[in-house]
Parts: sequence; structure tokens; C-alpha cells
Amino acid sequence: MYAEIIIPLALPKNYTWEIPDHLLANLKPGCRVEVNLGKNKKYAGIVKRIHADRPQSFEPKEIINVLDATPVIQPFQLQLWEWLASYYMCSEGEVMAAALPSHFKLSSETVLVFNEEYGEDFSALDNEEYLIAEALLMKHELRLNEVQLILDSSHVYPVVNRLIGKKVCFVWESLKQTYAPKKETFVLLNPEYDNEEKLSELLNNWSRAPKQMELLLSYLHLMKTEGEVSKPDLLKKSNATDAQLKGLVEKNILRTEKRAIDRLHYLPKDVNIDFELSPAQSEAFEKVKQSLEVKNVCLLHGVTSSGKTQLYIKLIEQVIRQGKQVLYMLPEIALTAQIIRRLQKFFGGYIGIYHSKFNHNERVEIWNKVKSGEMKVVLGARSSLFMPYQNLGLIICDEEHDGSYKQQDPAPRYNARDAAIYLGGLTGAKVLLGSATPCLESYHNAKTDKYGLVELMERYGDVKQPTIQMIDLRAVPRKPGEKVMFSMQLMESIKATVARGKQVILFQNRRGYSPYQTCTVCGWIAQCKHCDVSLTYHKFSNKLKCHYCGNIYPPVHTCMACGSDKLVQRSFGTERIEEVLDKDLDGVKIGRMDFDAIRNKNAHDVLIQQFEQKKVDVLVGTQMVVKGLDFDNVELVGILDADALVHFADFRVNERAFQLMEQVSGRAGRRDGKGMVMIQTSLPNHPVLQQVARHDFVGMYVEEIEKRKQFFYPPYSRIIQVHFKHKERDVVQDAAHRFTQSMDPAYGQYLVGPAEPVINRVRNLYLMELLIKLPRDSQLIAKCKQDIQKYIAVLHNEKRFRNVLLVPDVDAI
Ligand SMILES: Nc1ncnc2c1ncn2[C@@H]1O[C@H](COP(=O)(O)OP(=O)(O)OP(=O)(O)O)[C@@H](O)[C@H]1O
Ligand SMILES: [Zn+2]
Repeated sequence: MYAEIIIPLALPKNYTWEIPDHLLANLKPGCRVEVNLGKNKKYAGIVKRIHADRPQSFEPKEIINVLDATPVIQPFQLQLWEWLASYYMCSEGEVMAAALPSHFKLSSETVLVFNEEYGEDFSALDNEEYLIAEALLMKHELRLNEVQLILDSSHVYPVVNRLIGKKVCFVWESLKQTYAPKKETFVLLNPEYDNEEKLSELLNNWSRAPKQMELLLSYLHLMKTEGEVSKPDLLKKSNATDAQLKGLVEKNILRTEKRAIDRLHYLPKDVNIDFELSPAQSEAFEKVKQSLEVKNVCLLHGVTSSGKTQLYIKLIEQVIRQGKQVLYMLPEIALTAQIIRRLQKFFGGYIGIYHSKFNHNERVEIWNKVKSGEMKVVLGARSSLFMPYQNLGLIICDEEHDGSYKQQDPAPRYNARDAAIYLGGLTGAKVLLGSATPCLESYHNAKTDKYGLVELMERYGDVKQPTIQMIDLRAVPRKPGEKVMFSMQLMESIKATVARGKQVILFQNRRGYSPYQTCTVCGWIAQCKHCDVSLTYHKFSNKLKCHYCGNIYPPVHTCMACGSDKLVQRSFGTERIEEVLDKDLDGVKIGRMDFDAIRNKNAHDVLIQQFEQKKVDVLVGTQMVVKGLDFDNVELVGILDADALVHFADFRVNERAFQLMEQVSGRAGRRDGKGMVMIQTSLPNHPVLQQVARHDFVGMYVEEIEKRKQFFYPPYSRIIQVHFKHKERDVVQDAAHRFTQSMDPAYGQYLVGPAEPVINRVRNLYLMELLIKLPRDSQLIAKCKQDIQKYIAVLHNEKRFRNVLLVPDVDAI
């Protein structure tokens, strides 16, 4: 017998291995096996299929070992992988690499790291495990080939697998930045008193220390209302002292525990929904349910602050009461402590968070609990699609328009929203897409009855949509070539808003201090040596940075071309806005939310919390401030440079600009309806700005969809973009033209280009692009994908083009 096995590499096809007789009985699809590839490379691969067809063209090797007694991957997951690989034109191995927590991925290059928490007591280990554990304790980390030297080589993988299972060690993830979760002390009740009888006995027989009793009662109350109790919170709300708490801990009634704030598994498993939907929300809720009875996918188009999240919560409740699981997907950056807390309040310990920035142990723990069915709700970014669900009933894809659902690099370049719909089909789960600004493709699918459509057009609590005011920058005096940062109206409004105790959000989609350093004499612009882009000045670090390749340069004081010192900084980023505000607004607290200020997830959450608690008056930010945040005191939103949003050579430019502006506007006036949005622009009559001014999503849709039809763009066509990269410009250009010629006979009418992109060099590689716009004919699309693969291979056979990188991107955005 033979097995088709997926190994985590970009091989065009899955390889086949022979199954030795003694392993046959234990082998099932979805189990991991240890296999050899080439001379001495070893991998843990996943068995996809067991069959009796001996490969014709090569002599198969034998599987070395079976690592799992039961499958780690279920059939529907294997089907999802297969679909992703074929649809997005990559290998199943690449999907596997993205889908599995590193824990499950072993290869010759794997580094094992000792888990300090395990301690030094190895008495529970067998001989071989003990040998490795000892070596790990001494050396802290070991490569798998070192393990091989210690043990007889045929045993390595199973032993390592057991050690990981016992948490003696874990697999080192080289490229992931480590996420240090914020720790806080939490207070827990000794489980002995979880039982009513015991608890009342304790309380009734209380003799001394009335303060301690009071503290205990506060604890019990907080536990009921909040679901979990942190020490600072408890002491503050009960007006108690540290010593009183210590007393209760010494009596073994309460316990304290230091843990990460977003680890949730200690929460009681309890569903507790204590709010009612408004009439409009109830109507939408019923419609969503009806629609999902007849359709597999429903789009909920609800304006900002209409309470979509509340509606999801009610739906989740129903699904988990039916004993099913729910996946709640959000764009990575929107997965904040704010939304976690909000859901945790209702679903306690039933909810698990799956975040790429959590460490492996936590991720594996959630993986296992989803598999055992203990976890009912998974809140996660796009990779949460890959969890081993048992009984998935519902997938919610919130902010479904968000571009970050599409993975750019590396493969699989999948769109998690679309993959969620496929996953729904495989598992029988219904899919709810939600957004205040759906993407055109989804809205089109809803309008043409492919999806259900439910619209919720009013904000919760009788609150009005924010008023939009255009500020015409052409009327603002300035020096030629200079950009206006603040018009007088905007500055005055900021001051007045803050003076009323209200908060402000300012949006500028550029980080750093200034994106151009230019010479006023000769026009020279500071540029990256490796990329065709101008360098952004960062004042805090006093460096020039390339936002494409990340290279850092010292600041320039004289023009590199003419030597003049007449350099100016044109345009402005968030850092400069913050500086100007700091100078101009006395005593006003400014916060900045962008990639530089928010290096880790923690800083992001801390800033959101400071803003919630009104410790920050004005929040300046990039796209990050746009994503689904719910603040109750924001009155003014300023969009500083709307022109930059509508000036892009891309067919989605208007759709994107509308989404960004409508979403950021939606942060204003969420409680009292007094929200005001000021948009600075020199194009106040631009159609998109007018649509934003009227909150007219449908108007934008009607206008844009017509253009998509006319110019044959999605949703009317399917696009595949082929990227070419090489360090020599003429090689990459010739490669792109040669490739296009080979595609031309069959697909000529669908090809656009090849052409150089606006930024034609990144990281020392010159770029070319070919756009293929195909009719929505699945056979033709499948054939085209095959042909692309074929002609990539043909091109690579030619010596001159051997090292040209060709990357197909299906449904590129
Ligand atoms: N039925 C309700 N009962 C109590 N509070 C509600 C209700 N509906 C909405 N809210 C509150 O109104 C605010 C806005 O709701 P929510 O954040 O769910 O809106 P949203 O539609 O998700 O907005 P956005 O698209 O801007 O993220 C929240 O603070 C929420 O708690
Ligand atoms: Zn660069």
C-alpha cells in the first residue's frame, strides 16, 4: 500500500511513499508520519490518501514512522487545503505550513526549546524521553539532527512528538516575533466553594474579620457580573486593603494568580446575555435567520454603530445552545482587547482567541479544545479558518470588506472571507458576512440573490449619523507646493471639542514625519537605494526609512544631487501631526496609533484603553483607527488629506476611499448622535466625497458597479495577477513579455499588460505585472490556471529566466 503525503514545502505535487506492513494497521488519512525526502531531509508529513497504485515514474521510499495514533487533521480540513491550493495556485504543503501550529510541524531544521515551566523532575519520562530532556535541560535547545545523535535515529520523531505532548519542550518559531502578554493578578475562589452549600456554610459560620467578609462578598458579586476579577479591580471596588485580601488567601478561601489578561480559559463556562435588541435590530435578526434557512451565506449591511456586534452575539448564543461551534473572524488588527472583553462578558470560558501573536502553547491549547468540542466560539483572524472544528454551525466574517483578509505573502495568497464560504460548504456551517461598507463583490452577490441581504440602516439608540463637512483646501492660503495640515476650521473645532470634554480622532494614512525630503533647487527627492520609493523621515528616531523594504538611512542635510541645503519636507505623516498638535494645544493629551507607535499588540490595547478611559483627548492614526472600534465620547473626526485617498491608479480606488472615510466617520457620535466629521480636500465635488457626505453606500455601489461592468473588472470578471521579479530590469521585462506571448494565443483578449507597476523596484528586484481578466467560467479559469503553471515551468527551463520569480495572485486586491 502507498500513501500520498503532504509535506510543508512548495512542491508542485504531493509525493507518494510506501507503507511498510507493520505500520499499515495504524495509518489513517490525517495522521502525521515521518518521511525522508532526498538524501537526509526528514519531515513530518500529513497522510492525505492511502491507496494501492504503485507510482510508475519513481521508486517510492518507505514511511519511517507514524506519529499520531489518531488523525490530527480531519477529512474536511484536508478538503479545505486541497481547494485552497488549487484555487489560489500553490501547493498543499504551503497551505499545510500556514494551517498547522508549529507544534505539529517537524523537520530536520526544527529546533526544540526546553520548556522552563516543566521543571527538572523527569520521573514521568521513559528512558529515551529522559535522555533528550536531560540534554535539553543542559543545552536549552536542540536541533533534530542533534537529537538523532543522542538516540537511535529511527526513533527520533515519535520521541520528540511525545516530549512536545508532555510539554517538556516546544518547537521554536524563528520568524515570529514573540508576544509578551500583559500580566495581571487575578483573584479566584477556591473551587471547594463553587458549591452553593459549602459557600453558605462558610458565610453563615463567619466569626471574626468582618472586613474580610465584606471583601469576599464584593468578590462574589463582581465574579457574577464581570465573569472574572482582577486584583486591582477588586481592591478598588470593595475599598479593601491588600492585607485583607491576603487574609482570605491565607485561609485558602481565595487564591491569586498572575496571568496574561487575555487568557480566558479560567472563566466559567456560562452563557449570559443580558441585553435586548432594539425593534430595528430584532427585525434584522429575524431576517438574518430566515435568510440563512434558505441560503448558505447572508450579508448583513448595517451602518456604523447599528449594533451588528450585538446581533452576532444573539446569533452565537442560539448556535451554541444547539450544541454547535461558531467561528467569529475579524481582521487581525481589529482583534483587540476591547472586542475580546465585550464577547467574554457574554460567553465566558466558551470563547477562545486564536491569534498569530499568541505563543504556541496557548495556540495549541485552543486547537485541542476546539477539537475536543470544549471551546464553543473561536474569535480569530484569518488563520482561525484552519482549526479542527467538530461541529461548526456558523461562521461570522465581520468587516468583510477588509483587505487584510487577503494574505499577500507568502502563499497561500487566500482571501479568508471567500475561504470561509467554502469552509461553510464543507461543514454545513452558515456564513454571515457583516459590514457597514461591504465590498462590491459581496454586495453584488447579495443583490443578485446569490447571498441573502439584510440591511440595518439606523444607528442604535436613536442616534443620528455624523454630519459631514467638507473643507475646501483651495481656499486655504499657503506657500506654493506646500500641503495644508490643519485648516483653521478644523483646528478651531479640535480645540472646541476638547474644551467640551469630548474626544477627537484624526486620520492620516501616512506614518512617520514626512514622506518626502525634496530639494527646492533641483527637485531631488531622497530615495531608497533598493526600492523605487521616496524615503520617509522619522523624527523620533531621526532616520529616513523605506516603508517597502524597511531599510534605514541617516538623515540628509544637503541635496545629494546639487549639494544645496535648501531641503524641505513636503507632506506630513502621523508623527508630524502629533508634534504640531503637541505644540499648538496646551495641556491636551495626544495619542498616536500607527505601525511605529504600536509595535506590539499590547501597546495597541493599552492605547485603546487609555482613549476609552479618556486619558487621551486626541487620537491621531492611520488605518488602524478605522477598524471597528467602539468609543462613546468621540465627537469630532478629522480626515486630513482626503485627496491622497482618491488619487490612486487602481480600479478599486473609489470603493476603498469610500470604505475608509465612511468607517472612520463612523467612530464619531456613537452615543449622542452629535458626531461631526471634517474632510479636508481640494476636490470637494469628487463623487466619492459627495457619497461619503450623504453616507450613500448604495449610490457608490451603483456608480462603481457600472464601471466594473463596462471595463470588465470583478465582480464581472475574475482576475489573476502575475508578478515577475528579478534583479535585472531587462531580464524581468523580457520574461514578462515572453510569458505573455505564450499566453496570448488562448487568452489574448483577457490580458492587460505586461507593464511596470508604479513602484517598479522593491528590495533590489525589478518588477513587472500581467493582469488576466477572465470571464466567470469555471472551466476556462481552471484551464487558465493550469496554463499559467505550465508556462511558468517553460519559462524557468530557459537559462536566462531560471531565476525570475513568478508569483500568480488569484483574486488579487
Ligand atoms: N441592543 C443593544 N443594547 C445595548 N447596547 C447596544 C445595543 N445595540 C447596540 N448597542 C451599543 O451600541 C454601540 C454600537 O454597537 P456595535 O459596536 O455593535 O455597532 P456596529 O454595527 O458593530 O458598528 P461598527 O460597524 O461601527 O463597528 C455599542 O457600544 C453597543 O454596545
Ligand atoms: Zn527600500
